[in-house]
Amino acid sequence: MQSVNEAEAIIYSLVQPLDSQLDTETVDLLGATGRILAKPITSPNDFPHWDNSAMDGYAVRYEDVSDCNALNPAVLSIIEEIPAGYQPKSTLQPGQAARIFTGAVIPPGTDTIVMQEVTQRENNQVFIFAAPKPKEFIRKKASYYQAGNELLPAGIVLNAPEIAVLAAAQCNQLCVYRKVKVAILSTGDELVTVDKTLQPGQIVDSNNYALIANVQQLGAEAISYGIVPDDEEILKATIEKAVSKSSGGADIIISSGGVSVGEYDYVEKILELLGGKLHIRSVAMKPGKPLTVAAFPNNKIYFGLPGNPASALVTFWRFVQPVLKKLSGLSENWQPAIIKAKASTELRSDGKRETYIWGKLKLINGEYEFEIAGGNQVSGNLINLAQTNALAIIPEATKSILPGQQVNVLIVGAS
Ligand SMILES: Nc1nc2c(c(=O)[nH]1)N[C@H]1C(S)=C(S)[C@@H](COP(=O)(O)OP(=O)(O)OC[C@H]3O[C@@H](n4cnc5c(N)ncnc54)[C@H](O)[C@@H]3O)O[C@H]1N2
Ligand code: MOO
Ligand SMILES: [Mg+2]
Repeated sequence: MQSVNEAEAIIYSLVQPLDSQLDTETVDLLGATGRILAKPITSPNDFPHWDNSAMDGYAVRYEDVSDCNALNPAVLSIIEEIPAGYQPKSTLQPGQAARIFTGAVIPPGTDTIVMQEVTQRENNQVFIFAAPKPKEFIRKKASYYQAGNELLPAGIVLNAPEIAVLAAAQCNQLCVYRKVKVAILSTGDELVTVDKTLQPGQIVDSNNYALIANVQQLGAEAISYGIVPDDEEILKATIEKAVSKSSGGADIIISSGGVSVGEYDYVEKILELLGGKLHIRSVAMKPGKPLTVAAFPNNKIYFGLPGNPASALVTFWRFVQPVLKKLSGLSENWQPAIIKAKASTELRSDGKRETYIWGKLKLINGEYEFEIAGGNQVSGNLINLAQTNALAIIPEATKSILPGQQVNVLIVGAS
Protein backbone atom coordinates (compact mmCIF):
# COMPACT_ATOMS: atom_id res chain seq x y z
CA MET A 1 0.00 0.00 0.00
CA GLN A 2 1.40 3.39 -1.01
CA SER A 3 1.00 6.63 0.91
CA VAL A 4 -1.11 9.35 -0.71
CA ASN A 5 2.03 11.34 -1.54
CA GLU A 6 3.76 8.33 -3.09
CA ALA A 7 0.66 7.51 -5.12
CA GLU A 8 0.40 11.12 -6.26
CA ALA A 9 4.03 11.21 -7.45
CA ILE A 10 3.63 7.91 -9.33
CA ILE A 11 0.41 9.07 -10.98
CA TYR A 12 1.84 12.42 -12.11
CA SER A 13 4.88 10.64 -13.58
CA LEU A 14 2.54 8.62 -15.82
CA VAL A 15 0.91 11.69 -17.39
CA GLN A 16 2.06 12.96 -20.78
CA PRO A 17 0.39 16.33 -21.46
CA LEU A 18 -1.34 16.78 -24.80
CA ASP A 19 1.00 17.63 -27.68
CA SER A 20 1.05 21.31 -28.65
CA GLN A 21 1.35 20.39 -32.34
CA LEU A 22 -0.82 17.30 -32.72
CA ASP A 23 -3.51 17.70 -30.08
CA THR A 24 -4.99 21.03 -31.08
CA GLU A 25 -8.02 22.48 -32.80
CA THR A 26 -9.13 25.91 -33.98
CA VAL A 27 -12.03 27.66 -32.25
CA ASP A 28 -13.74 31.03 -32.63
CA LEU A 29 -13.06 33.61 -29.95
CA LEU A 30 -16.64 33.40 -28.68
CA GLY A 31 -16.31 29.63 -28.28
CA ALA A 32 -12.93 29.82 -26.58
CA THR A 33 -13.96 30.50 -22.97
CA GLY A 34 -12.38 27.93 -20.66
CA ARG A 35 -10.18 26.46 -23.39
CA ILE A 36 -6.39 26.28 -23.13
CA LEU A 37 -4.22 28.19 -25.54
CA ALA A 38 -1.89 25.89 -27.48
CA LYS A 39 0.26 28.53 -29.20
CA PRO A 40 1.60 31.83 -27.85
CA ILE A 41 -0.06 34.98 -29.18
CA THR A 42 1.81 37.99 -30.53
CA SER A 43 0.31 41.20 -31.89
CA PRO A 44 1.68 43.50 -34.59
CA ASN A 45 -0.03 46.42 -32.80
CA ASP A 46 1.14 48.47 -29.83
CA PHE A 47 -1.21 48.97 -26.87
CA PRO A 48 -2.34 51.74 -26.64
CA HIS A 49 -2.22 52.02 -30.43
CA TRP A 50 -1.56 55.78 -30.17
CA ASP A 51 -1.18 58.43 -27.44
CA ASN A 52 -4.66 59.13 -26.11
CA SER A 53 -6.44 60.99 -23.35
CA ALA A 54 -7.31 59.34 -20.03
CA MET A 55 -9.80 62.10 -19.12
CA ASP A 56 -12.50 64.31 -20.51
CA GLY A 57 -10.87 67.75 -20.58
CA TYR A 58 -8.43 69.79 -22.63
CA ALA A 59 -5.28 68.86 -24.49
CA VAL A 60 -2.64 71.52 -23.77
CA ARG A 61 1.06 72.32 -23.94
CA TYR A 62 2.42 71.92 -20.41
CA GLU A 63 4.51 75.11 -20.61
CA ASP A 64 1.30 77.15 -21.19
CA VAL A 65 -0.30 75.99 -17.93
CA SER A 66 2.62 75.10 -15.65
CA ASP A 67 2.22 78.00 -13.23
CA CYS A 68 -1.49 78.74 -13.37
CA ASN A 69 -3.65 78.62 -10.25
CA ALA A 70 -7.14 79.56 -9.05
CA LEU A 71 -6.27 83.24 -8.76
CA ASN A 72 -4.19 83.36 -11.89
CA PRO A 73 -5.80 80.99 -14.42
CA ALA A 74 -4.23 80.21 -17.77
CA VAL A 75 -6.45 81.28 -20.66
CA LEU A 76 -6.17 79.23 -23.86
CA SER A 77 -8.08 79.37 -27.11
CA ILE A 78 -9.85 76.22 -28.19
CA ILE A 79 -8.95 75.24 -31.74
CA GLU A 80 -10.82 71.97 -32.16
CA GLU A 81 -12.92 69.29 -30.50
CA ILE A 82 -11.67 65.68 -30.60
CA PRO A 83 -14.17 62.97 -29.62
CA ALA A 84 -13.04 59.34 -29.27
CA GLY A 85 -12.80 57.70 -32.68
CA TYR A 86 -11.63 60.76 -34.65
CA GLN A 87 -8.26 61.87 -35.93
CA PRO A 88 -7.15 65.38 -34.76
CA LYS A 89 -6.87 67.88 -37.60
CA SER A 90 -4.48 70.51 -36.25
CA THR A 91 -1.26 70.90 -34.32
CA LEU A 92 -1.40 72.87 -31.08
CA GLN A 93 0.48 76.19 -31.09
CA PRO A 94 1.44 78.21 -27.95
CA GLY A 95 -1.66 79.54 -26.19
CA GLN A 96 -3.96 76.93 -27.75
CA ALA A 97 -5.94 73.98 -26.37
CA ALA A 98 -8.12 71.26 -27.89
CA ARG A 99 -11.33 70.03 -26.27
CA ILE A 100 -10.79 66.29 -25.84
CA PHE A 101 -12.62 63.26 -24.47
CA THR A 102 -11.51 60.02 -22.80
CA GLY A 103 -9.95 57.65 -25.32
CA ALA A 104 -9.52 60.28 -28.05
CA VAL A 105 -6.26 60.60 -29.97
CA ILE A 106 -4.20 63.49 -28.61
CA PRO A 107 -3.32 66.13 -31.18
CA PRO A 108 0.27 66.84 -32.22
CA GLY A 109 1.89 69.57 -30.13
CA THR A 110 0.14 68.38 -26.95
CA ASP A 111 1.98 66.86 -24.04
CA THR A 112 -0.55 67.11 -21.18
CA ILE A 113 -4.27 66.75 -20.53
CA VAL A 114 -6.09 69.00 -18.07
CA MET A 115 -9.22 67.43 -16.62
CA GLN A 116 -12.48 69.23 -17.15
CA GLU A 117 -13.18 69.72 -13.43
CA VAL A 118 -10.41 72.37 -12.99
CA THR A 119 -11.49 74.38 -16.03
CA GLN A 120 -14.21 76.72 -17.12
CA ARG A 121 -15.19 77.28 -20.71
CA GLU A 122 -16.32 80.59 -22.13
CA ASN A 123 -17.13 80.45 -25.82
CA ASN A 124 -13.90 79.53 -27.55
CA GLN A 125 -11.72 80.06 -24.54
CA VAL A 126 -10.92 77.83 -21.61
CA PHE A 127 -9.76 79.05 -18.19
CA ILE A 128 -7.51 76.61 -16.36
CA PHE A 129 -7.47 77.01 -12.57
CA ALA A 130 -4.94 74.38 -11.49
CA ALA A 131 -1.57 73.39 -12.92
CA PRO A 132 -1.44 69.76 -14.04
CA LYS A 133 1.62 67.55 -13.69
CA PRO A 134 3.75 67.31 -16.82
CA LYS A 135 2.39 64.61 -19.20
CA GLU A 136 -0.58 64.05 -16.90
CA PHE A 137 -3.50 61.94 -18.16
CA ILE A 138 -1.81 60.86 -21.39
CA ARG A 139 -1.96 57.14 -22.09
CA LYS A 140 1.25 56.72 -24.07
CA LYS A 141 1.39 54.58 -27.20
CA ALA A 142 2.93 51.14 -26.40
CA SER A 143 3.00 51.82 -22.65
CA TYR A 144 0.90 48.67 -22.01
CA TYR A 145 2.38 46.39 -24.64
CA GLN A 146 4.95 46.71 -27.43
CA ALA A 147 4.18 45.18 -30.83
CA GLY A 148 6.02 41.92 -31.47
CA ASN A 149 6.41 40.87 -27.82
CA GLU A 150 4.54 37.86 -26.50
CA LEU A 151 1.03 38.93 -25.62
CA LEU A 152 -0.22 35.63 -24.14
CA PRO A 153 1.80 32.47 -23.51
CA ALA A 154 0.67 28.96 -24.47
CA GLY A 155 -0.76 26.77 -21.72
CA ILE A 156 -3.11 29.28 -20.09
CA VAL A 157 -6.86 29.07 -19.62
CA LEU A 158 -8.86 31.58 -21.62
CA ASN A 159 -11.09 33.39 -19.17
CA ALA A 160 -12.74 36.80 -19.48
CA PRO A 161 -9.51 38.86 -19.19
CA GLU A 162 -7.69 36.77 -21.82
CA ILE A 163 -10.74 36.84 -24.10
CA ALA A 164 -10.70 40.66 -23.81
CA VAL A 165 -7.00 40.79 -24.74
CA LEU A 166 -7.52 38.45 -27.69
CA ALA A 167 -10.46 40.49 -28.92
CA ALA A 168 -8.44 43.71 -28.63
CA ALA A 169 -5.65 42.04 -30.62
CA GLN A 170 -8.17 40.93 -33.26
CA CYS A 171 -7.45 37.22 -32.73
CA ASN A 172 -10.77 35.76 -33.77
CA GLN A 173 -9.54 32.23 -34.51
CA LEU A 174 -7.54 30.49 -31.84
CA CYS A 175 -5.42 27.39 -31.68
CA VAL A 176 -6.38 25.62 -28.45
CA TYR A 177 -5.70 22.16 -27.06
CA ARG A 178 -8.39 19.65 -27.93
CA LYS A 179 -10.47 18.50 -24.99
CA VAL A 180 -9.11 15.60 -22.95
CA LYS A 181 -11.33 12.55 -23.46
CA VAL A 182 -12.32 10.41 -20.53
CA ALA A 183 -14.05 7.03 -20.81
CA ILE A 184 -16.27 6.25 -17.83
CA LEU A 185 -17.73 2.90 -16.88
CA SER A 186 -19.47 1.50 -13.83
CA THR A 187 -19.26 -2.09 -12.68
CA GLY A 188 -21.95 -3.88 -10.73
CA ASP A 189 -24.97 -6.17 -11.17
CA GLU A 190 -26.91 -4.00 -8.73
CA LEU A 191 -26.70 -0.88 -10.90
CA VAL A 192 -29.38 0.61 -13.14
CA THR A 193 -29.73 3.88 -15.03
CA VAL A 194 -31.62 6.79 -13.52
CA ASP A 195 -34.84 6.13 -15.47
CA LYS A 196 -35.45 2.52 -14.36
CA THR A 197 -37.85 1.25 -11.70
CA LEU A 198 -35.72 -0.21 -8.92
CA GLN A 199 -36.06 -3.94 -8.22
CA PRO A 200 -35.06 -5.27 -4.79
CA GLY A 201 -31.28 -5.00 -4.40
CA GLN A 202 -30.87 -2.46 -7.16
CA ILE A 203 -29.50 1.08 -6.89
CA VAL A 204 -28.96 3.83 -9.43
CA ASP A 205 -25.50 4.05 -10.98
CA SER A 206 -24.93 7.46 -9.40
CA ASN A 207 -21.15 7.27 -9.86
CA ASN A 208 -21.55 7.42 -13.63
CA TYR A 209 -23.52 10.65 -13.44
CA ALA A 210 -21.21 12.16 -10.80
CA LEU A 211 -18.05 11.30 -12.74
CA ILE A 212 -19.46 12.63 -16.01
CA ALA A 213 -20.38 15.89 -14.24
CA ASN A 214 -16.89 16.16 -12.74
CA VAL A 215 -15.21 15.52 -16.08
CA GLN A 216 -17.38 18.07 -17.86
CA GLN A 217 -16.83 20.69 -15.18
CA LEU A 218 -13.11 20.34 -15.76
CA GLY A 219 -13.55 21.11 -19.46
CA ALA A 220 -12.93 17.53 -20.59
CA GLU A 221 -15.17 15.31 -22.69
CA ALA A 222 -16.85 12.29 -21.11
CA ILE A 223 -17.41 9.12 -23.13
CA SER A 224 -19.81 6.97 -21.15
CA TYR A 225 -19.61 3.17 -21.41
CA GLY A 226 -22.51 2.93 -18.96
CA ILE A 227 -23.04 -0.03 -16.65
CA VAL A 228 -21.05 -3.24 -17.04
CA PRO A 229 -22.31 -6.28 -15.14
CA ASP A 230 -20.09 -8.21 -12.71
CA ASP A 231 -19.16 -10.66 -15.47
CA GLU A 232 -15.47 -11.15 -16.04
CA GLU A 233 -15.73 -11.68 -19.79
CA ILE A 234 -18.05 -8.75 -20.44
CA LEU A 235 -15.99 -6.45 -18.22
CA LYS A 236 -12.78 -7.55 -19.94
CA ALA A 237 -14.25 -6.90 -23.37
CA THR A 238 -15.47 -3.45 -22.30
CA ILE A 239 -12.19 -2.41 -20.71
CA GLU A 240 -10.30 -3.75 -23.74
CA LYS A 241 -12.44 -1.60 -26.02
CA ALA A 242 -11.97 1.47 -23.82
CA VAL A 243 -8.18 1.15 -23.63
CA SER A 244 -7.61 0.17 -27.25
CA LYS A 245 -6.36 2.96 -29.50
CA SER A 246 -8.98 2.67 -32.17
CA SER A 247 -12.25 2.95 -30.30
CA GLY A 248 -13.54 6.13 -28.71
CA GLY A 249 -10.10 7.62 -28.42
CA ALA A 250 -10.15 8.20 -24.66
CA ASP A 251 -6.97 9.48 -23.02
CA ILE A 252 -8.04 8.31 -19.57
CA ILE A 253 -10.31 5.47 -18.56
CA ILE A 254 -12.17 5.57 -15.25
CA SER A 255 -14.17 2.75 -13.79
CA SER A 256 -15.85 2.60 -10.44
CA GLY A 257 -16.34 -0.52 -8.35
CA GLY A 258 -14.81 -3.95 -8.54
CA VAL A 259 -11.40 -3.09 -7.09
CA SER A 260 -11.70 -4.60 -3.62
CA VAL A 261 -11.19 -8.23 -2.53
CA GLY A 262 -14.68 -9.65 -3.23
CA GLU A 263 -15.52 -12.52 -5.55
CA TYR A 264 -16.77 -10.13 -8.21
CA ASP A 265 -13.96 -7.60 -8.01
CA TYR A 266 -12.30 -8.31 -11.35
CA VAL A 267 -10.78 -4.98 -12.37
CA GLU A 268 -7.19 -5.55 -11.23
CA LYS A 269 -6.99 -9.01 -12.77
CA ILE A 270 -8.42 -7.80 -16.08
CA LEU A 271 -6.02 -4.86 -16.29
CA GLU A 272 -3.10 -7.25 -15.94
CA LEU A 273 -4.57 -9.71 -18.46
CA LEU A 274 -4.88 -6.86 -20.96
CA GLY A 275 -1.22 -5.89 -20.58
CA GLY A 276 -1.69 -2.94 -18.24
CA LYS A 277 1.11 -2.21 -15.79
CA LEU A 278 -0.36 -1.87 -12.31
CA HIS A 279 1.33 1.04 -10.58
CA ILE A 280 -1.06 1.33 -7.65
CA ARG A 281 -3.19 -1.36 -6.03
CA SER A 282 -4.14 0.44 -2.84
CA VAL A 283 -3.48 3.73 -1.10
CA ALA A 284 -3.30 4.54 2.62
CA MET A 285 -6.27 6.86 2.58
CA LYS A 286 -9.83 6.87 3.87
CA PRO A 287 -12.00 6.67 1.93
CA GLY A 288 -10.40 5.33 -1.23
CA LYS A 289 -8.11 2.55 -0.01
CA PRO A 290 -8.62 0.15 -2.95
CA LEU A 291 -7.76 2.74 -5.66
CA THR A 292 -6.14 0.98 -8.60
CA VAL A 293 -4.06 2.69 -11.27
CA ALA A 294 -2.58 1.09 -14.37
CA ALA A 295 -0.79 2.39 -17.45
CA PHE A 296 -1.02 0.82 -20.89
CA PRO A 297 1.70 0.70 -23.54
CA ASN A 298 -0.28 3.20 -25.64
CA ASN A 299 0.08 5.73 -22.72
CA LYS A 300 -3.55 5.45 -21.64
CA ILE A 301 -4.00 5.61 -17.91
CA TYR A 302 -6.64 3.56 -16.16
CA PHE A 303 -8.12 4.64 -12.84
CA GLY A 304 -10.07 1.91 -11.07
CA LEU A 305 -11.91 3.97 -8.48
CA PRO A 306 -13.55 2.23 -5.53
CA GLY A 307 -17.31 1.77 -5.94
CA ASN A 308 -18.52 3.46 -2.77
CA PRO A 309 -19.86 6.86 -3.90
CA ALA A 310 -17.75 8.95 -1.51
CA SER A 311 -14.65 6.85 -2.25
CA ALA A 312 -15.14 7.33 -6.00
CA LEU A 313 -15.50 11.10 -5.69
CA VAL A 314 -12.72 11.60 -3.15
CA THR A 315 -10.22 9.62 -5.24
CA PHE A 316 -11.36 11.46 -8.35
CA TRP A 317 -10.81 14.85 -6.73
CA ARG A 318 -7.51 13.88 -5.13
CA PHE A 319 -5.87 12.14 -8.11
CA VAL A 320 -7.88 12.28 -11.34
CA GLN A 321 -8.69 16.00 -11.27
CA PRO A 322 -5.01 17.12 -11.34
CA VAL A 323 -4.27 14.51 -13.99
CA LEU A 324 -6.99 15.86 -16.28
CA LYS A 325 -5.65 19.38 -15.76
CA LYS A 326 -2.02 18.35 -16.37
CA LEU A 327 -3.02 16.41 -19.48
CA SER A 328 -5.09 19.30 -20.82
CA GLY A 329 -2.04 21.41 -21.66
CA LEU A 330 -2.22 23.75 -18.64
CA SER A 331 1.32 24.90 -17.94
CA GLU A 332 0.74 25.71 -14.27
CA ASN A 333 -1.79 25.48 -11.46
CA TRP A 334 -2.85 21.97 -12.40
CA GLN A 335 -1.86 20.64 -8.97
CA PRO A 336 -4.50 20.13 -6.28
CA ALA A 337 -5.57 23.36 -4.59
CA ILE A 338 -4.76 22.68 -0.92
CA ILE A 339 -5.07 25.61 1.47
CA LYS A 340 -5.03 26.07 5.23
CA ALA A 341 -8.32 26.69 6.99
CA LYS A 342 -9.58 26.81 10.56
CA ALA A 343 -11.62 23.80 11.69
CA SER A 344 -14.96 25.08 12.96
CA THR A 345 -15.65 21.89 14.94
CA GLU A 346 -13.51 18.93 15.99
CA LEU A 347 -12.43 16.69 13.07
CA ARG A 348 -11.72 13.07 13.96
CA SER A 349 -9.95 10.12 12.35
CA ASP A 350 -8.92 6.67 13.51
CA GLY A 351 -5.36 7.76 12.72
CA LYS A 352 -4.67 4.70 10.58
CA ARG A 353 -4.89 6.25 7.11
CA GLU A 354 -4.79 9.80 5.75
CA THR A 355 -8.43 10.73 6.15
CA TYR A 356 -10.56 12.91 3.89
CA ILE A 357 -13.57 14.58 5.48
CA TRP A 358 -16.09 16.33 3.27
CA GLY A 359 -17.62 19.65 4.10
CA LYS A 360 -17.86 23.33 3.31
CA LEU A 361 -15.08 25.83 3.01
CA LYS A 362 -16.46 29.20 4.13
CA LEU A 363 -14.93 32.64 4.10
CA ILE A 364 -15.76 34.18 7.49
CA ASN A 365 -14.40 37.63 8.34
CA GLY A 366 -11.69 37.20 5.72
CA GLU A 367 -10.56 33.81 7.05
CA TYR A 368 -11.26 30.36 5.64
CA GLU A 369 -13.13 28.00 7.92
CA PHE A 370 -13.89 24.34 7.26
CA GLU A 371 -17.28 23.07 8.39
CA ILE A 372 -17.80 19.30 8.31
CA ALA A 373 -20.88 18.02 6.45
CA GLY A 374 -23.55 16.89 8.88
CA GLY A 375 -24.68 13.26 8.83
CA ASN A 376 -22.63 10.11 8.40
CA GLN A 377 -19.08 10.53 7.15
CA VAL A 378 -18.95 7.05 5.65
CA SER A 379 -17.98 6.12 2.13
CA GLY A 380 -21.35 4.57 1.29
CA ASN A 381 -23.19 7.82 2.04
CA LEU A 382 -23.54 10.15 -0.89
CA ILE A 383 -26.41 12.24 0.47
CA ASN A 384 -24.30 14.56 2.63
CA LEU A 385 -21.77 15.08 -0.15
CA ALA A 386 -24.27 17.44 -1.75
CA GLN A 387 -23.40 21.11 -1.24
CA THR A 388 -19.87 20.38 -0.07
CA ASN A 389 -16.97 22.08 -1.81
CA ALA A 390 -13.91 20.88 0.06
CA LEU A 391 -12.15 17.99 1.78
CA ALA A 392 -10.30 18.43 5.06
CA ILE A 393 -7.20 16.22 5.16
CA ILE A 394 -6.31 14.63 8.49
CA PRO A 395 -2.77 13.28 8.29
CA GLU A 396 -2.01 9.66 9.14
CA ALA A 397 -1.44 9.18 12.90
CA THR A 398 -3.45 12.31 13.77
CA LYS A 399 -6.65 11.41 15.61
CA SER A 400 -8.16 14.80 16.22
CA ILE A 401 -8.06 18.36 14.98
CA LEU A 402 -9.60 20.65 17.57
CA PRO A 403 -11.96 23.54 16.83
CA GLY A 404 -9.93 26.59 15.83
CA GLN A 405 -6.89 24.55 14.75
CA GLN A 406 -5.56 24.79 11.22
CA VAL A 407 -6.21 21.95 8.81
CA ASN A 408 -5.20 21.36 5.19
CA VAL A 409 -8.22 21.60 2.92
CA LEU A 410 -8.47 20.43 -0.68
CA ILE A 411 -10.78 22.58 -2.75
CA VAL A 412 -12.77 20.31 -5.04
CA GLY A 413 -14.68 20.75 -8.25
CA ALA A 414 -13.93 22.93 -11.22
CA SER A 415 -12.14 25.77 -9.41
N1 LIG B 1 -13.24 -7.62 2.93
C1 LIG B 1 -13.10 -6.36 2.54
N2 LIG B 1 -14.13 -5.74 1.99
C2 LIG B 1 -14.02 -4.47 1.58
C3 LIG B 1 -12.79 -3.80 1.73
C4 LIG B 1 -11.70 -4.51 2.29
O1 LIG B 1 -10.60 -3.97 2.45
N3 LIG B 1 -11.91 -5.78 2.66
N4 LIG B 1 -12.72 -2.50 1.36
C5 LIG B 1 -13.92 -1.75 1.41
C6 LIG B 1 -13.70 -0.47 0.85
S1 LIG B 1 -12.75 0.58 1.75
C7 LIG B 1 -14.28 -0.07 -0.31
S2 LIG B 1 -14.10 1.53 -0.84
C8 LIG B 1 -15.08 -0.95 -1.12
C9 LIG B 1 -14.61 -0.90 -2.56
O2 LIG B 1 -15.33 -1.77 -3.27
P1 LIG B 1 -15.27 -2.01 -4.82
O3 LIG B 1 -14.49 -0.95 -5.47
O4 LIG B 1 -14.90 -3.39 -5.06
O5 LIG B 1 -16.74 -1.69 -5.23
P2 LIG B 1 -17.99 -2.63 -5.21
O6 LIG B 1 -17.77 -3.76 -4.29
O7 LIG B 1 -18.37 -2.92 -6.59
O8 LIG B 1 -19.05 -1.63 -4.57
C10 LIG B 1 -18.88 -1.06 -3.31
C11 LIG B 1 -20.14 -0.28 -2.91
O9 LIG B 1 -20.33 0.80 -3.79
C12 LIG B 1 -21.59 0.71 -4.47
N5 LIG B 1 -21.42 1.11 -5.85
C13 LIG B 1 -20.60 0.51 -6.73
N6 LIG B 1 -20.67 1.12 -7.92
C14 LIG B 1 -21.56 2.12 -7.78
C15 LIG B 1 -22.06 3.09 -8.69
N7 LIG B 1 -21.64 3.11 -9.96
N8 LIG B 1 -22.94 3.99 -8.24
C16 LIG B 1 -23.35 3.94 -6.93
N9 LIG B 1 -22.90 3.04 -6.05
C17 LIG B 1 -22.03 2.13 -6.46
C18 LIG B 1 -21.94 -0.74 -4.38
O10 LIG B 1 -23.31 -0.96 -4.52
C19 LIG B 1 -21.39 -1.11 -3.01
O11 LIG B 1 -22.27 -0.73 -2.01
O12 LIG B 1 -14.97 -2.27 -0.70
C20 LIG B 1 -15.09 -2.45 0.73
N10 LIG B 1 -15.08 -3.83 1.03
O1 MOO C 1 -11.87 3.24 0.96
MO1 MOO C 1 -13.29 2.73 1.31
O2 MOO C 1 -13.23 3.90 0.23
O3 MOO C 1 -12.80 3.38 2.90
O4 MOO C 1 -14.85 3.03 1.76
MG1 LIG D 1 -16.31 -5.04 -4.15
